[in-house]
Amino acid sequence: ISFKKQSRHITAYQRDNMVIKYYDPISVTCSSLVLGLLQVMLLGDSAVGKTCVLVRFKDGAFLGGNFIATVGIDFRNKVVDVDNFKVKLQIWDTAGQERFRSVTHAYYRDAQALLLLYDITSKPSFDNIRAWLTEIHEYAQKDVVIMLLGNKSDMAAERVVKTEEGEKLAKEYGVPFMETSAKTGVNVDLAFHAIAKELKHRATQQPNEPKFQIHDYIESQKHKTGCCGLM
Ligand SMILES: Nc1nc2c(ncn2[C@@H]2O[C@H](COP(=O)(O)OP(=O)(O)OP(=O)(O)O)[C@@H](O)[C@H]2O)c(=O)[nH]1
Repeated sequence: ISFKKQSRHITAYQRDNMVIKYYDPISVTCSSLVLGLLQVMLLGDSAVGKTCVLVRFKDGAFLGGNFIATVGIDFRNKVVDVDNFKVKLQIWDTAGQERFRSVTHAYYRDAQALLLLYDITSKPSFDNIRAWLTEIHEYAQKDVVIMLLGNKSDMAAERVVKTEEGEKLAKEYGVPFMETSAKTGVNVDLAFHAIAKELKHRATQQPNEPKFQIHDYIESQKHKTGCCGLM
C-alpha cells in the first residue's frame, strides 16, 4: 500500500494501482472505492456487431444504417458501479476482418476479459468461434475472463443458430453465455456488468470470501428471447 495526501482525503493505492481506496481523515472511514482501469476486448468475425454492442453499452444508442467495418482497433472507457465500487472499464473494439488480425493479437495479453461475439443469423460466424478460442488460448492471459455472446437476437426471422447451440458450445468451453441485441439493448448492460463484477471480485476477494459465481449471476439476471424475438 502507498499513501498520497490530497486536499481533504488520503488516497491509498493497493494491488499495483488496481484498487484505490479513499479514506476520509476526519471520520477515518473508507468513503468510496475505485477499481483502476480494467481492459475488456470485443472479439469475433467482421459484422457480428462488436462496435454496435459497445456503442449500445457506452451511449445507449443503436448504430443502424450502412455497415462501416472497424479498421485496426479502437477503445472507449466507461465507469460502472459494482457493489459500492466504481469499476473503470477500458473497452477495446477490434476489427473482425482477417487482415487486421496481427494488429489485434498484440492487445490480447493486456486484456483481463474478452467478450467473444457471433451473429445468430450467420452460421460461419458461429462456426469460427472455435478458431477464435484457439487464438485466445494462444495470445491471451491464462486466467482471462471469457464470455460468449450470440448477438442480433432481435432478428428472430433470420436466425440460423439456435440458442441451445450457443449454450452447448459455451458449456463445452466452460464459459458463460447469453444472447444479446445491440438494436434493442437486450442483455448488453448485463454482459458488461457481469464482467465488471467478476473482475471486481477477483481484485478484492478476501481468502475466506466465497467465489463470485458468474454463471449463476447471469442466469438469474438474463432476459431470454422468446420465439418472437421479444425481450
Ligand atoms: N438487427 C441488428 N443489427 C445489428 C446488431 N448489431 C449490429 N447490427 C448491424 O450489423 C452490422 C455490423 O455491425 P458492427 O457493429 O459494425 O460489426 P463489427 O463486429 O464491429 O464489424 P467489424 O468492425 O468489421 O469487426 C451493422 O450494419 C449493424 O447495424 C443487432 O443487435 N441487431
